[in-house]
Amino acid sequence: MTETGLGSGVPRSVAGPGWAAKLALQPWFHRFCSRVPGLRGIARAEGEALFEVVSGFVRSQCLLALVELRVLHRLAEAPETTARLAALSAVPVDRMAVLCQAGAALKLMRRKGDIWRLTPRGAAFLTVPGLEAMVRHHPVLYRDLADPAAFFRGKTDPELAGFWPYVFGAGGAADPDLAARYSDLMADSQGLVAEDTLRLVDFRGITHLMDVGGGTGAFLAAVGKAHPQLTRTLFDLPAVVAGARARLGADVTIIPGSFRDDDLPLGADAISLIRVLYDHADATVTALLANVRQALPPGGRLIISEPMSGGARPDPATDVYFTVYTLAMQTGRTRSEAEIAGLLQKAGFDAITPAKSLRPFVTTALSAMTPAESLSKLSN
Ligand SMILES: C[S@@+](CC[C@H](N)C(=O)[O-])C[C@H]1O[C@@H](n2cnc3c(N)ncnc32)[C@H](O)[C@@H]1O
Repeated sequence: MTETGLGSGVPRSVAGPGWAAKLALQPWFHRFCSRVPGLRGIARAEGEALFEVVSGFVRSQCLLALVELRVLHRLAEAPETTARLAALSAVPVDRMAVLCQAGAALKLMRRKGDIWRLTPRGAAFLTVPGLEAMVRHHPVLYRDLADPAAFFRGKTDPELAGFWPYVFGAGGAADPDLAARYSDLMADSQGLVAEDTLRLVDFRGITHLMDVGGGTGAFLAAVGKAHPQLTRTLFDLPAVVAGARARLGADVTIIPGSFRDDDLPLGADAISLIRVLYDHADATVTALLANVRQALPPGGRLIISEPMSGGARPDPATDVYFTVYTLAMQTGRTRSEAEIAGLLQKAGFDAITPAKSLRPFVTTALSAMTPAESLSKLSN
């Protein structure tokens, strides 16, 4: 229930915070919790979780410094002292000591005596494809978030949109260098997405898959390994598919085009949209889904895989990182399963399977079908 707040003209909530939040707004309550066994543990864990939120940006920037100064890379080759790491990175020793200590607190490296070594987490960071590229790319996003209130008011001009020029229309993405820059970033991180998508989606019954917005073909290459019998087609913008042939064998058909401006080619009995919808506004997605529906035969399959919002159960990875990232792209939106299912229903898809995820921060997959009966009736 709301009423109009005096002066501001903005509706104000009448109910106020819930009882637990009301209690937590009282300083005496925190003093009380810190004295009562049982409550003390909960209070401490809550405090730690809260401080993680407070310090997230600094943690992330320490990681970026460790990457840019190649500290983790050097430790992957050999254990080092602070003094050597400092000399190799042209950083004063006392400052390198602070950075290494932060790296140890983040469990990326550890110290024994005077010597620093890489931990399994630090090694995983260097090994997981796409993670380092993602971190190196963060300065663009962080510049866009430098004034977060203005950003959320929509009063900034985010630089990130320029990194993904197709958000301004297919014509915006004609520059092959720009296309190669974003395609490399996507291809690097495609390994995990493909791995999870292939585990989550049932490919039985599919004979010909067309990957729309498939970049330089990293997903189709993974599909080819898992399901060598499938016929595969790649559809993406001309400036992007130019880089695909090197990755894909001659058995994959590559079709340049724009799903905004062209009808999608016919012939596939399944279409995949991997990390495509979240780049675009609802109107573009609605038109794309209509285009996909037209291109598929009755009973054809649509596979959607991308990071999705937790919806009614907000997810710390997708509802902070990806929703803000796609917002900075200007046209993007990280949708929940329910929102995507709603758009699919409106576009006339059936058999929408509940979304499944192994790692929501990697991807969540959803599939749907074109109605077998009604379309065959229409075509009779
Ligand atoms: C975020 S990338 C995802 C690439 C790939 N599916 C992946 O997951 O690695 C989005 C892709 O959609 C493509 N795309 C954007 N607008 C398009 C359009 N109008 N027609 C065809 N492809 C488009 C981009 O070129 C890009 O390759």
